[in-house]
Amino acid sequence: MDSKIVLKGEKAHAVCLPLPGHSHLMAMLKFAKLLHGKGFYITFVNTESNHQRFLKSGGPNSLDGLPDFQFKTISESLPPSDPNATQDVDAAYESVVQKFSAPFSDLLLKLNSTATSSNNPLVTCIISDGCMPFTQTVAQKLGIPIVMLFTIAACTLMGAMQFPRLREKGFTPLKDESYLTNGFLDTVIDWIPGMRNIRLRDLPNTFITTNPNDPFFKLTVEAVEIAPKASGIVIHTFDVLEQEVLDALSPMFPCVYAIGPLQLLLNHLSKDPLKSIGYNLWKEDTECLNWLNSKAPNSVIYVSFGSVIVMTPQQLAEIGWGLANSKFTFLWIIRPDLVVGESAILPPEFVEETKGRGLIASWCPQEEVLNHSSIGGFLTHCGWNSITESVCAGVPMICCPFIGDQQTNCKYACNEWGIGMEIDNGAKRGEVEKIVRELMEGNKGKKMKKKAMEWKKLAEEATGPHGSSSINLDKLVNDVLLSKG
Ligand SMILES: O=c1ccn([C@@H]2O[C@H](COP(=O)(O)OP(=O)(O)O[C@H]3O[C@H](CO)[C@@H](O)[C@H](O)[C@H]3O)[C@@H](O)[C@H]2O)c(=O)[nH]1
Repeated sequence: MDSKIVLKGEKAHAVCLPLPGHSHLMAMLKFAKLLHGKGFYITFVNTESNHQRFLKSGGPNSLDGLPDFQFKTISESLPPSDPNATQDVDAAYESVVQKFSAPFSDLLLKLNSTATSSNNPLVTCIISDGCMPFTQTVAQKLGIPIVMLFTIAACTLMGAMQFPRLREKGFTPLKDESYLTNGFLDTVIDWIPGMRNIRLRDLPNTFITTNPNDPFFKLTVEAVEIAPKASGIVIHTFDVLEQEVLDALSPMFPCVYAIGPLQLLLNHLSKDPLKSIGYNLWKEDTECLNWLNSKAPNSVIYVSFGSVIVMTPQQLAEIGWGLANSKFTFLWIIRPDLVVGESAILPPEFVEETKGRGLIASWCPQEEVLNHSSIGGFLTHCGWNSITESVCAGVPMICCPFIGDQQTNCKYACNEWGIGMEIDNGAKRGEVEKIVRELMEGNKGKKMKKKAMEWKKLAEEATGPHGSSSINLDKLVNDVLLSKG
C-alpha cells in the first residue's frame, strides 16, 4: 500500500486546506500524510491560531516538517482566543469561509511564483475540506483538480445533500419552536436514496432551525450544491460500512471515494517520516495509559465528548453520578471548557465515591486508549472520528449525541451497525447507571462487543493492501489528482 505512485518529472504538489476545527484538521493531516506516502509534495495550510496551538502542544520544532512537507498559515483575523480551550469553532468556520478565498488564492500564486527559489514544485492539486466551497473557485482559476475531503460519514453527507429538498418541501425552517417537541421531528422520510427508516431527527440537525436565514444552514446548502462540481469527493469511511448510502451517492458526483479509516491506512506505511508531527492541538495526558495498564481486560468504560461539545453543570453531574453508581471503573475526559460558563468541577463526595476506580483527564491519546485491552466500552457524543476510532478498536458504545451529525452517526451505530445503545444527553443518573451496566456486563453489551469485533476486522480488511480503501486511494491519485484533464 505504501508503494509510491511513480510521478513523472517533478513531484505532484497537493495543497491541503482543512476546516479549523480539531477533528477536521486531524483527519486532513492524516490524509496529507497518506498522500505524502504516495510521493506527493505537501503544503498544509493552517489558520494562524491553530498553528500556534500545534506548536504549543508539540514543541517549537514540531512543525518543521520535511523538505517535501511544509506548513503555511493564513491569519483568520479573529480576536485572540484561549490556546488551551476549544476555539469558537462556529466563528472560526465563518471567518474561514468568508475571508479565506483571497489569502488562499494569494498563497497558491505565491507558491507557484516562488517555486524555483523555494524548491517547491508547482501546485498541481488542492485537497479542501468539503465544507469550504470557495476553494473550488480558486482551483478553477488555476485550472487544477480539486478534491473535497468530507471528514464525516457518508450517511451525514447524504443527509446534508437533502437540505435543499427539505426546504422545498417545507420541512425547514421550522414554523416555530413548538415543532422541536410536538412530534414533527419523528416524521419518517422515505425518499432519501440509500437511507431507510430515517426520521427527520436522525438527519444532520443544522436544518432544525426556525431562522430562514440561518448562516450554518446556508453554508451547508452552499457546500453540498457545489460539491458535485469538484474533480472528486473523498469520504472518511469504508465501502462495506456504508455500502448502500455510498451506492446512492455515487451517481450524484463525478467520482466518490470511500477512503478510511485513515489511521489504519497510515499504519500500513512501512516508515512514517512524519511521525513526529502529531495530531493534537492540546497536550495529551499519557499517564492515563499507565493507569489503564493496571486494570483488567474489558473492565474500564472510556468517556469523552470530543473537542467542541459543551454541556450544562447538570448534564455533567448526571453523567458523573451515573458512572459512579454503576460501580464500574472509568476514564473520563473533561476538557477545561466542557461545561458552559464554569469550570467542570465535580463535588468531593463524587471524588470520594470513585476513588481508585475513576480517572479524570483533560485530554488523552484517544486512539491508544480505545485500543488498550482494559477498555470495554465507550460513552461518546458520536463525533465521526470517535465512532471511526471505536470501530477500529472493536469497542462497543453508548451513544449520547448532542449536535450536528452526531444524531445521524448515533442512528447508524445503533440501528445499522449494531455497536451502539442510545441515551439522551439529558438523561438522569439512574438511566446512565443502567445503560453503563448493560454495556459492560449485560447481554446486549456482549452482542455489541461481538459485532464491534466484526466491524474492526472489516475495517482492517478495507485498509489492507488489497482492501477497498487502499484501492480507492490509488484510484483517486491516478484518476483525479494526477490527471491532466
Ligand atoms: O482526550 C481526547 C479526546 C478526543 N481526542 C480526539 O479528538 C477527536 C474528536 O473528534 P470527533 O469524535 O469527530 O468529535 P468532535 O471533535 O466533536 O468533532 C466535530 O467534527 C466531526 C467531524 O470531523 C463531527 O463528526 C462532530 O460531530 C463534530 O463535533 C478524535 O479524533 C479523538 O481521538 C483526543 O485525541 N483526545
